[in-house]
Amino acid sequence: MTSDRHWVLASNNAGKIAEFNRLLQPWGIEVSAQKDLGVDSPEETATTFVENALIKARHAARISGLPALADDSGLAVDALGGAPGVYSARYAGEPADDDANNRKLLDALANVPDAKRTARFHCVLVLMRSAEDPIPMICHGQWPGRIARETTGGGGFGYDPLFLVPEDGCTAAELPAQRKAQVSHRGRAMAELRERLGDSVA
Ligand SMILES: O=c1nc[nH]c2c1ncn2[C@H]1C[C@H](O)[C@@H](COP(=O)(O)OP(=O)(O)OP(=O)(O)O)O1
Ligand SMILES: [Mg+2]
Repeated sequence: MTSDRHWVLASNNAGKIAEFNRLLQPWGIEVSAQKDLGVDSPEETATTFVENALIKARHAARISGLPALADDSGLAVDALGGAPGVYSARYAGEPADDDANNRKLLDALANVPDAKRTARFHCVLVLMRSAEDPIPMICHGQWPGRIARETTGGGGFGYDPLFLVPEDGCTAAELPAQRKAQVSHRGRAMAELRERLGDSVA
């Protein structure tokens, strides 16, 4: 099915790219970040993770001529009715700024007690074999946790310093990269993709 051994990774987020390089390492597929192939970032105009991931994958596949893997992801906070959700990257405005986003989230939850600070990360992956692929492969992973009262840890990216992982008793920014790759929304979505690709990857 996906016999092509060179994919474009339809993301400009260095944190995501590092995680994908780790996750894809055993797959026997060469992956190039889109900017290394001269692919810019399209506007994310949709209101769902699925549609934004389709936009990113189709754009990268069209320009590069390679199969494209895109990730649209974000943090859904229960006390905020699922916000920032699809708008996670732009929560505090554009251009995207992780520190400003984290500060805005802490402010928004200032009066929310610990028991109500539940949240989850979502990751939707789209794999398109070509820009005209009529059946893109769509996978979804979730990662439940809670929002801390202050940032802790220097690893990861985005909202990781505020995302408490219940099983580990620390924030996602304190987890070893290997552990985050196993348990995160992205790791889970990638496990689904791997399963569905079956024998077509190494
Ligand atoms: O594991 C994660 N750990 C912490 N934060 C995360 C994670 N996964 C997504 N996030 C946050 C970052 C960003 O605020 C938004 C994704 O937005 P999203 O548009 O999908 O990515 P992006 O604009 O950073 O890069 P790109 O679109 O080029 O892939 O959710
Ligand atoms: Mg984006």
